[in-house]
Amino acid sequence: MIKVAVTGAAGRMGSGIIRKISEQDDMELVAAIEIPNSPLAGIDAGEKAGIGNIGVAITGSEDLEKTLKESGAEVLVDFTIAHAAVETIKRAADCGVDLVVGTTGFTEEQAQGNADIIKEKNIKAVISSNFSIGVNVFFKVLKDLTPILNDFDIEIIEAHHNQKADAPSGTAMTAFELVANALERKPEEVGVYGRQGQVGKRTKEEIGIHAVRGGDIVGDHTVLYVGDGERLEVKHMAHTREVFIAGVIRALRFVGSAERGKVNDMSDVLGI
Ligand SMILES: NC(=O)C1=CN([C@@H]2O[C@H](COP(=O)(O)OP(=O)(O)OC[C@H]3O[C@@H](n4cnc5c(N)ncnc54)[C@H](O)[C@@H]3O)[C@@H](O)[C@H]2O)C=CC1
Ligand SMILES: O=C(O)C1=N[C@H](C(=O)O)C[C@H](O)C1
Repeated sequence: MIKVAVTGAAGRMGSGIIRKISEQDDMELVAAIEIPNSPLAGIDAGEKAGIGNIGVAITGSEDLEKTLKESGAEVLVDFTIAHAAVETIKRAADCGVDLVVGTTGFTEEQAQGNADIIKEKNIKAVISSNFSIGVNVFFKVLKDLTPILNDFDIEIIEAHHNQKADAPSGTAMTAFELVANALERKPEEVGVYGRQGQVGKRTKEEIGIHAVRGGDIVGDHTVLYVGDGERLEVKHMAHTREVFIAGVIRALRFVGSAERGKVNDMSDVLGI
């Protein structure tokens, strides 16, 4: 049995992950954690997730270390918000608990800090901006395609629901970094975010990144390769959060055999 703790237990992703874990024979939810001093503390995590009582009460993250120790959690799944996840990753790594992290919106410094702590504490970790199989194939397609279309103008457009806290999406940022690296361009020099005003003509090197927010869009990502007289669009659309949740379950099965001290991603989980 894989003993799993979930932070962000009452969130869109956290509650879906709790529901899915309850359907698996080889894993068990042992802790459900929410914001510090959460008003949800004491409420059963299954009741909150809509599956009835599962005997795991939500706790506030002020008691994270105690909760992880007393529950015997082996892996912590975090889908929260970047500034909170940075602290959770440090604290869980200090307790020797492995990690599956889907939170997005980390700055470069935060992402490096996460990698450093995983290395220092020599724990097993999977961190990915997108746990869907389709998006990870989309990433692979971008890696292969971009060097061939190296003189086309490249623009990235993402669209998400109106509750999303970070922009551009983590997936759009991963796509941008992949494309920039495939073209041997420095991401910090070529990213142009949402043009506005007298910005002048587009340079050949720049890569545009645009975020749309509205309603209940689960997550769309498009990369446009625009030449003279033609254009190619590579697009992924998630219709349901279940695609991310299914990837998290695969990552939970993988993480026990993952290489220690390194940030594994979904390409490691999927072997692609
Ligand atoms: N990698 C992937 O495949 C996916 C990543 N995400 C990312 O996951 C994150 C969460 O997304 P949603 O579930 O839609 O957000 P949400 O807002 O529905 O849920 C976040 C939950 O985290 C809780 N939280 C905040 N700080 C906390 C802390 N210190 N300790 C414990 N809980 C804390 C909040 O109270 C909330 O219940 C976002 O960064 C989003 O971009 C979302 C979907 C897929
Ligand atoms: O916040 C979301 O909802 C999503 N976040 C991830 C991201 O920022 O890329 C993944 C997915 O697109 C849904």
